[in-house]
Parts: sequence; structure tokens; C-alpha cells
Amino acid sequence: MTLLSVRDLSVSFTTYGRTTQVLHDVSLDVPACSQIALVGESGSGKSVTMKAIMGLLSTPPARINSGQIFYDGEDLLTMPPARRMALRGTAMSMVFQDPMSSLNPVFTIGDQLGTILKYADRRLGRQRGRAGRRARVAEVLAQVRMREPERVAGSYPMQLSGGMRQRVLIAMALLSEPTLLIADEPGTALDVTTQAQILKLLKDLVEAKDLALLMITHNLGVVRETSSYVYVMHKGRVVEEAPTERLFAAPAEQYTRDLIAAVPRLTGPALTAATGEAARQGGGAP
Ligand SMILES: Nc1ncnc2c1ncn2[C@@H]1O[C@H](COP(=O)(O)OP(=O)(O)OP(=O)(O)O)[C@@H](O)[C@H]1O
Repeated sequence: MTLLSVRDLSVSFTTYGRTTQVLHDVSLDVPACSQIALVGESGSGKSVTMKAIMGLLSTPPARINSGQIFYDGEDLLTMPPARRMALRGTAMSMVFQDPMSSLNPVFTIGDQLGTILKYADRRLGRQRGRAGRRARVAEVLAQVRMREPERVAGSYPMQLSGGMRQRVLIAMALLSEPTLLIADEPGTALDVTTQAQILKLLKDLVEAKDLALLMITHNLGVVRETSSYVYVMHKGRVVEEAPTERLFAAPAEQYTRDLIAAVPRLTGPALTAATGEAARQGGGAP
């Protein structure tokens, strides 16, 4: 079953009277319980696609010119706004990449997660008291492998390491028991070892909970670690799509070959193997 289906999505931006089309007939499918990646260099249109899916595009300056975005068979673009609001942050949830701009420095982690849970419960028409929320917050913090969930809940963001803050953002996305997670380059701000741990945690959680994952990244190394099927974006279009193994083994497009050659060789044995051929041909990173 296809959980999320983007069909022929076209988006333009109008600024200072000039209109630029930034998405051209983008289509992609995320089946239930699948791990899908959307990869492309900066400016290729990944964030605009993600924002369109999540209903976070400011219109204006953006305009969705055509297309549909089906979630569980319902078009998000034409459903009543209240219904769409109810899905966002509940059934469809985002893992953000930048903990410092997603967490408020003056509230504890427990307060912030508790408040998010309260609103998610309200949107879902679910009753849960303060003690129930506390227990659920501790439960998700334990799920993201925090050793002392109660202590973490009582901490302020600045008291946690970068890796722990990123795990808090994963916990935040899991609070409302979503079926689809959209992850925007999680761990990009971290060192490679910590980022690898975060990606492993995310993959383990997605598999254990049978969630669907749409991973948005510029890094094909991340794609290889997290996804079984990949869409490659370039200049606002999907230029290639394939199962991940096949994409690495036989990329059809020159743009994809360039992306593979650009994967940093220092990020692990799997990646070294993936880029070995490119490196031998002089295309690897120095
Ligand atoms: N608010 C905006 N106003 C005008 N143009 C925009 C706006 N947001 C994005 N764009 C344009 O849309 C195109 C796609 O941008 P987008 O942010 O989706 O790229 P991206 O692949 O996500 O890149 P990055 O990895 O850097 O976030 C770019 O050409 C960008 O300049």
C-alpha cells in the first residue's frame, strides 16, 4: 500500500514580481513501512518538496501550480485545513535537523515534549492527564536510547550534547505515534561518528515500529545507510529513481554519477566501497 504519493507536483515562487518555477512535475511514492530517500544537491528542491508535503510552504511567495499529494489515499492539497492540521505532527511527523533552532533554550526537554504531546492529543481528540504525558515522554526518551530518561526530561537543551539533542528531536517526532516520518538531514551538524549513530537509531526505530521513512539529504552516503529506494532530484525535477543498491551499482544519469563521486571517502567502509570505483578513476574526494 502506498502511504504517501506525490503526483506531478509543480511549485513556483514569486518574489519582487519575478516568478521562478522551482518544482517541475515531481512524483514520488512512499509505501507503508518503506525507507525512501530523496537526494540532491543544495537548491535542487528537496526542502520545497518536503514543505509542500507537510503544508509548511508560505503561499505567497510560493504557489502550488499543479499536482496532488495523497496521504493514505486522501489528497492533502484539497482536504479541509482542519483535517490536514490534524494529520501534521500526528500521523505524519518530521525529524528536524537543527536541534538548537527546534528546541527552546528556556524550557526543559520534558516541558517541551509534554506541550507538543498535549497539542497532538488534542488534535487527535485523545484524553491524557499530566501524569500520563510525563510517562509517555519518559517512554519515548527511553526509546531513543537515553539512559536516564527522567534526568533528560528535567534538563535544558544546553545541558545535553549535540547527539542527545538530536535524539530528543527524534523522540519529539515519535510522541504522537506517527506512521510516516520525514527526516530532514538529521545529524548534519554533528561529527560523522555521532551522525552515524543517529542514523542507525532512526533506522532501528523505523524498522521496529514498522514506520515509513522519507529521508531528505544531499549525501548519498546517508542514503546508502538508511534507504532501500532513492529518488534523485536535480533542478526541481526527479531525474532518476531506483532501488538503492542498483543506483550505486549502475547509476543511469551523469548527475547521479557525480553525486556518488562526491560522497566523502572518510565516512566508513561501506562508503569507501561505494566510492572506490569513482576514486580509482580520479573522481573521489581528496
Ligand atoms: N522562499 C523562497 N523564495 C524564493 N525562492 C525560494 C524560496 N525557497 C526556496 N526557493 C528556491 O527553490 C529552489 C529549491 O530550493 P530548496 O530549498 O528546496 O532546495 P534544497 O534542495 O532543499 O536545498 P538545501 O539542501 O540547501 O536546503 C531554489 O532555487 C531556491 O532558491
